[in-house]
Amino acid sequence: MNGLLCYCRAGFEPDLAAELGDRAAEAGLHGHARTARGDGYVLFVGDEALSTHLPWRTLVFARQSLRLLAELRGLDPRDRIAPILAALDAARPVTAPVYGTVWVEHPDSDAGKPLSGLARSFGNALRPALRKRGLLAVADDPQATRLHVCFVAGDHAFLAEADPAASAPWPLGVPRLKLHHDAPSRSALKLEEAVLSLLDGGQRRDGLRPGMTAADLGAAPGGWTWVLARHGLVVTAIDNGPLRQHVLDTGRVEHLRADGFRWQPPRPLDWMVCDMVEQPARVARRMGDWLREGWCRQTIFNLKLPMKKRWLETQRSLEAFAEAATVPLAVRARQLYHDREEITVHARRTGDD
Ligand SMILES: C[S@@+](CC[C@H](N)C(=O)[O-])C[C@H]1O[C@@H](n2cnc3c(N)ncnc32)[C@H](O)[C@@H]1O
Repeated sequence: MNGLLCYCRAGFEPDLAAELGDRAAEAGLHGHARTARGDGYVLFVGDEALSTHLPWRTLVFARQSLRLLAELRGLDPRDRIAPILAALDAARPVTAPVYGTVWVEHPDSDAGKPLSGLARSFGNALRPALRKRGLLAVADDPQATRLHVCFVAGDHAFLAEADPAASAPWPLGVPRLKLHHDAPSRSALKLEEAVLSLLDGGQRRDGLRPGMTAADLGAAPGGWTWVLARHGLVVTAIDNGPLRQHVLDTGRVEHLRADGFRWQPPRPLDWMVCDMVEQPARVARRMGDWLREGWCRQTIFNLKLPMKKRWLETQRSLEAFAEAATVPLAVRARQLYHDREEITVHARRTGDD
């Protein structure tokens, strides 16, 4: 069975299916989505090359993207291991290297969450069986291909695999972040996740250094400003609403009551972040203005999406952003775990490198 198994936020399956369909067609590949609203995953069945041409990093609505190997239905609860070993034997060339790790998962959905206990205990039983069969490394090897078993019901599972370097490094595609007790709002988690999942290690190290400067458009009550200040950045926070006092007390934050669509910095900044609730295309165009004018080198911003046709709106907004920016950019957009009806975009001017 060829294709992709992708996880997503429950309710966003049609958006992910539309995205995969368009991306496959652009790459000249055949594929069709099998999904139902609320499942928390999309199966995209088609050409073998799909996983190479549609890697996780380039997808907006996929929390994870895996190369599909097999679908197992009617699993006997007394022995789910034998059919999995048989399916792996059938799906893999004899010369295939052993897996480095195995993750037993379930979709992040109403039907999937009750399967977490099964996933945990089954993983403990499966590991020794895979090792005995010579399919799994004796000690975990996080660089080698990872095997995924995804239960969608007690008797129904998918087998898939992923290159750790080209897939989400978190089980279920969900980074586990805890809200800090000092954080002024839950939104702080969105920016923390964006930094973790949209920037690579080098960009985090070199791109967010103490003493750098930033603007936060639509900053109140101060969650994103607080995250930037904790990284040591000096932040101008723009909002007509109030910021929490302890954010101002960091000594790194200036609060200006101004319109985030009109304000511009007196001198170029390293960063601009924006969480204003507005029409996505309007936000996207303004973000493009900032990059074109060189008012910031990098930006992380949210695009609030309407209820319907969210993939179409995503495409339109990202096009409007690129058109307004005109300068060469590296752009990554994703629906983060902490995003609800929205996506988060990181963009960096590449001409300055
Ligand atoms: C979702 S909240 C931001 C939450 C914030 N990122 C945090 O982490 O606490 C959106 C904010 O955008 C502000 N906002 C909306 N339109 C604005 C505008 N034109 N100029 C400045 N702020 C605006 C609102 O006042 C509101 O405080």
